[in-house]
Amino acid sequence: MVKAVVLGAAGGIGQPLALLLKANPLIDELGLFDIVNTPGVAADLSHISTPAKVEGYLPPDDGLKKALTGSDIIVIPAGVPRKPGMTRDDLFKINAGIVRDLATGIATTAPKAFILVISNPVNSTVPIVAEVLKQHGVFDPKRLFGVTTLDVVRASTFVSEIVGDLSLAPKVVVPVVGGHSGLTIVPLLSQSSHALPASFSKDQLQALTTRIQFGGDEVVKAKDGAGSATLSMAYAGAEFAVKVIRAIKGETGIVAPSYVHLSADKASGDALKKEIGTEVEYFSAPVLIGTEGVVEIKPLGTLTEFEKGLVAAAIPELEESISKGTLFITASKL
Ligand SMILES: NC(=O)C1=CN([C@@H]2O[C@H](COP(=O)(O)OP(=O)(O)OC[C@H]3O[C@@H](n4cnc5c(N)ncnc54)[C@H](O)[C@@H]3O)[C@@H](O)[C@H]2O)C=CC1
Ligand SMILES: O=C([O-])CC(=O)C(=O)O
Repeated sequence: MVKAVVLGAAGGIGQPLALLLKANPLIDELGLFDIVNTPGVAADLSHISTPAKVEGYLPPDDGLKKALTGSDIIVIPAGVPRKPGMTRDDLFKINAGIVRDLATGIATTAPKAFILVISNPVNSTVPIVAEVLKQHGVFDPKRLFGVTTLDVVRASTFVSEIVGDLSLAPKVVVPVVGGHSGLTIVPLLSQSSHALPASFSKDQLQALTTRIQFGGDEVVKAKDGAGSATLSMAYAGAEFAVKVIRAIKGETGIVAPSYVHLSADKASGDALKKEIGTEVEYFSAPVLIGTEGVVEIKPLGTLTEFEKGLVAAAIPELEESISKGTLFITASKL
């Protein structure tokens, strides 16, 4: 039995994500929580002829607690999205409190569940969840994941466009490491499973790197005030969630990119810190996932000088965002 729960399920990401999860036969129960509209979304999805039993919950009558009870995997796309001119960090003011409150519900009702955080700024919201769980004495770094899959999905798509064959997109694998915001998004294009054309110049490499780093801005601009990526994010979020579910169910060898606490596996986390040359607490990298969560954080491997520069440039912003998220919880306790 697998119960999946979406917090923020009536939103731009939440609805198509719930659809993709409902369509997946690995899920037996799907709980949908939001501050609005979940009864309608749940009624609609419940007519789809797949096994998952769908239930919608709202805040009154302990809705969050009821949604979370018995959950194995919780995906969080709750919170406000960007408008043109905003950075992801500009969302902190509103989203930090939303994520804190949802994490408190998880800590008290479903402390063993796998938690997948989509709400931005991911570089800070994941530390917020971790600190709330720590305060309740239930933090297990193996079970907390920041969802960075969209960066990897974009990299696959953009590389296959350049290779000139979009039909390759599902097969192209490009590691994207670091965090999930601007310069903290570090594509390792030298490790792309499908090589870029030999004629690909340094300028083109810089342009492609920038496009992956700022892919979110492309969508924010095109949506012109109506929000940020929702459909591609739902696709990416479902892809990651389904990998986690397959791992929970005992499938071995599942590797997926994620932003994790580097204590999730001490040996490989320490090795990664050594590789990047800092004591940063969280970092996104391909992660081997098993029935109990993170098994191993994969090393970055051989980097080009250009990529080493990208990693070095990512660290200060990453550290600042991590400490902002951490302090949001620890300082309010004082
Ligand atoms: N990790 C990633 O790669 C990506 C993250 N995002 C982020 O995902 C978040 C959601 O984006 P959208 O779905 O486009 O926004 P949206 O505004 O369409 O939906 C957000 C939903 O959250 C709900 N919500 C607000 N407060 C809540 C609470 N306390 N409890 C439960 N639900 C609550 C709202 O009612 C709304 O239905 C944003 O922070 C956005 O920046 C977006 C794209 C990619
Ligand atoms: O750009 C945004 O604000 C939403 C997001 O995280 C993305 O699309 O990668």
